Amino acid sequence: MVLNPVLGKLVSKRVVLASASPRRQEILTNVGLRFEVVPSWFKETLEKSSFAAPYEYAVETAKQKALEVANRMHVKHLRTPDVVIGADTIVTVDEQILEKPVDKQDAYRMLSRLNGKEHSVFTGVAIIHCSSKDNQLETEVTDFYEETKVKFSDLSEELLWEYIHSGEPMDKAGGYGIQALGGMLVEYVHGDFLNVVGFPLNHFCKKLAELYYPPPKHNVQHKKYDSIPSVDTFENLSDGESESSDFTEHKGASKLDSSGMCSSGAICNSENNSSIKTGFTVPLENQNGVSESAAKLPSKILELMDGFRASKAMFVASKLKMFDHLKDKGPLKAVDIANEVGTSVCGTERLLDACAALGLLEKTPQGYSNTDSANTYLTSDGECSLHGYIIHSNDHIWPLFTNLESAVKEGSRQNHRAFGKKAEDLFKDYYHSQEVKQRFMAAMHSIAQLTARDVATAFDLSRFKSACDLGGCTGALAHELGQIYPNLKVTVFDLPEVIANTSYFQPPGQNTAPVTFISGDFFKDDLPEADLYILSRILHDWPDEKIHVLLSKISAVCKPGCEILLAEMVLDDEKKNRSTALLQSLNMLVQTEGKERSGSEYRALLEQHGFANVKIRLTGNLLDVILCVKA
Ligand SMILES: Cc1cn([C@@H]2O[C@H](COP(=O)(O)OP(=O)(O)OP(=O)(O)O)[C@@H](O)[C@H]2O)c(=O)[nH]c1=O
Repeated sequence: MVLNPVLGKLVSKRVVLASASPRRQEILTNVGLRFEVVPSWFKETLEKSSFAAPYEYAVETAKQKALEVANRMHVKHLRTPDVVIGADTIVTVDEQILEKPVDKQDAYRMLSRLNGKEHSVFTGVAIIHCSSKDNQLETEVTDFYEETKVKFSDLSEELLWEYIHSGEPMDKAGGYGIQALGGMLVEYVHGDFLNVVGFPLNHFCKKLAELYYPPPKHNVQHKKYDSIPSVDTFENLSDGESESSDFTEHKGASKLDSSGMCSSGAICNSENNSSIKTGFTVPLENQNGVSESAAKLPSKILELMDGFRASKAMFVASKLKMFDHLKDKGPLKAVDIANEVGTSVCGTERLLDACAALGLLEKTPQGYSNTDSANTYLTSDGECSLHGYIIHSNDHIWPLFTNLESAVKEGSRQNHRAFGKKAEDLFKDYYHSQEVKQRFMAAMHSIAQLTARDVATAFDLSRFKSACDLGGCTGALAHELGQIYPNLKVTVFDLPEVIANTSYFQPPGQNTAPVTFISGDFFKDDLPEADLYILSRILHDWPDEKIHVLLSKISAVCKPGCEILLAEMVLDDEKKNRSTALLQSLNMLVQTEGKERSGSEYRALLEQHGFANVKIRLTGNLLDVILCVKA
């Protein structure tokens, strides 16, 4: 039985103990760990005086023992282990390091020094995670040490020699074995007993827990409906710090030599708790932990320069359903995900690494797993899934945006360039094929679900008895309104091609408020009667002329006292502050004849058709809300 679940994390791995010590083998076997024993050939001859503290010597020796085994297995035996564990135990007294005695005289010399005094036993441990890339061994080193204080009684010469003649001291640091006859020499032990015996099991398990279950750096803020990450920053989706963890991992780098390299060629960190990745350079940090040179970089511009790469990386990982696979089966290695989705291992690894660095995934020695944000927003069945909109962005908006230059020059939509056919009516384009239609509806559904609560609650709508959501698509907002206002009868009015496909998007369960779907074209057909007309993300699709047609139709059926609710991204009047909305306006340019508008512009449009008392609420979500009443 394995009491500590972290040891279970090693079950499926090729674990190697790089030690000949029978005590270490026994300690680890006793707790159910399965491993191969490959004793290290590393000679314990590091120059002790070159280490500032004795434990640094033990840690470095442990690391070199383990690295020697990892390299030998990789090169000579062509068997790259997953994890190699190395350890080194030393005894220190009066600032002297005692290792294993070379002969009986040496044992006597050591035991005499320890006699009647307190000394320290340090065990340094290195856990090396190995992988093979392009036939090169890659290693990630985690190391630590444990100290235990031991006090010997006052021992007679006779007893010391009797103990030495027992043969027990010869293969043990400090010349004694606390677990056997040597236990009789000991007055007290302060600290981990097993650390003295040769392996600090407790600290080892804690270290594994840190490695395999790293604490979340930030709690995900689950507001009732969290805002979609704005294009201003890529940090919003991250569960962690915006910087990669490399900075944190290299804290304490001041203890490195000037090259930042240890004798193995790996980057070393003498802090006992560090996880060290080979092959990274160590940035010089200022007091805020920010590299001095990085602080001077035009980070905003660099972020924008790379922004499309980051978007595309997320789109492709979404399209290939990597987040879905990781939600179900993570953590997974790149090779496993590549097999699942039928992609190359090298390409998949790079994509996953990029997603991890962007904060979408977590990368541990076990492989990649989703962050909470990825589970919530990027999986196709996530609580607030944006998968539909991401696929729409990848397949539809991306090709249109590659023609932004032409759109700006010509001032018109670019569907013909992006998709090789003459632009017809916007929605005829979307609905010409079942596949494109489904994709578009899924995209609209994503955004509607994300925004519905904030739209529905921006104003108190409880006075209304009936509402008609014109262009209400899958009914996501209608359902939310029905939930919040049980006395409100909501009708969705949309094109027949849309209404025919809404069943897939209906919420499961009997408890959802009934929504009526009516097909029709709001430019041509009669509109259903209602106290409240809703236009959510409709007006931005159209030029002013078309909006006048639609508003005059609504105005004609609207009795005095009935109201219109618009849900749109509302620009500030000077059109200079809201980058998400301004970029959305470019999005409208490349694919529609519409645009995003300011509050004043919407007010003017509405007032021309007899609507008054125009109130605007900025929700902080993707859509803002405007409410006005028929005078
Ligand atoms: C103080 C003390 C030490 N030891 C053993 O001392 C060796 C230390 O030497 P090492 O260099 O760390 O290990 P090794 O035996 O040479 O093996 P390795 O370096 O892993 O090849 C290890 O055995 C330990 O158990 C005991 O068994 N009981 C004790 O009370």
